[in-house]
Amino acid sequence: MAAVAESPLYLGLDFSTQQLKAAAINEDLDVVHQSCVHFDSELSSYRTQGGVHLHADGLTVTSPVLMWVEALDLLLDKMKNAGFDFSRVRALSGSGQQHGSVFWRKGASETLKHLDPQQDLVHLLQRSFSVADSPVWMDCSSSRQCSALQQAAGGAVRLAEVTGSRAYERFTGNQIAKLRASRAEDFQDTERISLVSSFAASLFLGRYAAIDLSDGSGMNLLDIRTRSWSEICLEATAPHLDLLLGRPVPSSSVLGPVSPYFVQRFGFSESCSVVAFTGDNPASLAGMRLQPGDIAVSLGTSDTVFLWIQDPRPALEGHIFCNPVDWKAYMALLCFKNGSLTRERVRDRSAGGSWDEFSASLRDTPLGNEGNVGFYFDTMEITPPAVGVHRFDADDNQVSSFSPQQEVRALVEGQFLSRRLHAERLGYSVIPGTRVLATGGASSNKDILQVLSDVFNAPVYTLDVSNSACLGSAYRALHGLQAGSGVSFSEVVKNAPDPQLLVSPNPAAQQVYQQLLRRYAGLEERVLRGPAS
Ligand SMILES: Nc1ncnc2c1ncn2[C@@H]1O[C@H](COP(=O)(O)OP(=O)(O)O)[C@@H](O)[C@H]1O
Ligand SMILES: O=C(CO)[C@@H](O)[C@H](O)COP(=O)(O)O
Repeated sequence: MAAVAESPLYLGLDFSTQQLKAAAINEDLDVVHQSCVHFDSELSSYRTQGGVHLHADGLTVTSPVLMWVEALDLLLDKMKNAGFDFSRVRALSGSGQQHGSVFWRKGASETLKHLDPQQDLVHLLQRSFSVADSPVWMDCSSSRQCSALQQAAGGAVRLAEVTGSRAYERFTGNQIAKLRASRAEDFQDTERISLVSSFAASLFLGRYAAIDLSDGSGMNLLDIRTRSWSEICLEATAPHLDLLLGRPVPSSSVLGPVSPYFVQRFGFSESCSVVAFTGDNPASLAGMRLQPGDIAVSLGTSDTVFLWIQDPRPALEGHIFCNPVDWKAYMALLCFKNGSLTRERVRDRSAGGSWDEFSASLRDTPLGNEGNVGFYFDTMEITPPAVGVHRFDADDNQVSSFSPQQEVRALVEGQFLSRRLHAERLGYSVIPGTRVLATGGASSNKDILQVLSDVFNAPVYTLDVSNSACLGSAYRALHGLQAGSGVSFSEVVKNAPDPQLLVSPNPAAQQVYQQLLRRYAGLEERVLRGPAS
């Protein structure tokens, strides 16, 4: 019995847009604990909506960095009160929403080293950030800096070849360049810049944590082939930026033991290792144990589509990141900003604020929505760069409204047609044997997944744990301890539960959506061209 009580645990955390989540696994890879802190409702004094502040210019989007710190205080207290035994955690890792940046004030490294275990982190770190409001992935205010970076790098195509992506407003390098130009004093007062992921790892380490190569690929600063910072991109962004960023490390690196603060305050073991944190999408790839040929669809605040790839072919649309679990491989990713928050808006307007009613509308309307197609870009979309709500009837006439039920189906079908269209443009094709692996908050809704399955004409699989980023972080913590001796990630997680088949495509789906996909592509071009003058 004693051996069972003391068996080791591996802890994974996820600092995502709307919440901080944790999951712990045992050596058999069973999930033994889950906790979460929802920013808007549980830390309401920060007055965020969906975890963020949208600024008056309609472009700038930030989150209070101290809210993330306080969320960690709260999460660990919740776990302690629930009887979670921190002393059993042999390794921990985590993930963060991608691209967001944290600016540590000069002197913060000393503060991190000497944290008083009698006090909350949020009190101890009050003065440790030179920028209180961290830019996050929803920000699109750095267009000027994007143009300048592309020019310095020899054009958008060249920048994509080097960094895996053309310049994107939300990518961290462009946010850093904007901050340097707009808040020179705060920038001068900064001694280190972290991603959300490496910021969170720094809290656990009690010193600055390195950025991992996978999340580091979302900055427009990393050469994804040499796996080091690109000199040209660094120089175009800020002087001596390498010193502010530190050297990037492979994602499976053990960064060191957990800091004495966590040992004394929560009872972590002194030998508990902190494995490099990564982005939430890379961590999801690990959690779903994605295999070549699979397609992952994450339905969180953002919707993302990602694939495991061997051979990187960066394009002007989409991103290539270093793979978080196999250093020789890569992952391709598409990000769609109008995901769950847009589904929530349509649920509130057209389904009485109820997911049950939203689901009933999907069940009660026919595949193909009688030809009614919609584009719902509440905020400037990333893929494709378009804004506004655009509805078309079966004859391609633009119309101002649909019935509430048609509206719900038009939204969900339109979202998944877009995910498929852009994935295919990236070179992905649905072939017999293709599995769609779904994750994120909306993957708990079977009726939404039925539409996903129909539009992709492929079976949809899910994990028991809808937060695959947390689970992937726990798996990565376990793998980190063995990666140094050459053990592969797939070997370490080979006995983890397989994703389960949840829905299969309707036999009529292929015919309906093959045709609709072509029509949707044409209508999307029309939306991008704007109204005819
Ligand atoms: N039953 C449901 N049907 C559809 N969407 C849901 C359902 N339950 C939760 N969601 C969506 O999940 C979203 C949160 O997903 P999550 O993956 O936790 O986000 P993030 O990781 O970005 O914080 C919410 O914004 C909500 O719209
Ligand atoms: O910008 C991206 C990916 O490029 C987003 O996917 C963020 O990583 C936010 O993730 P969620 O909180 O929506 O899961």
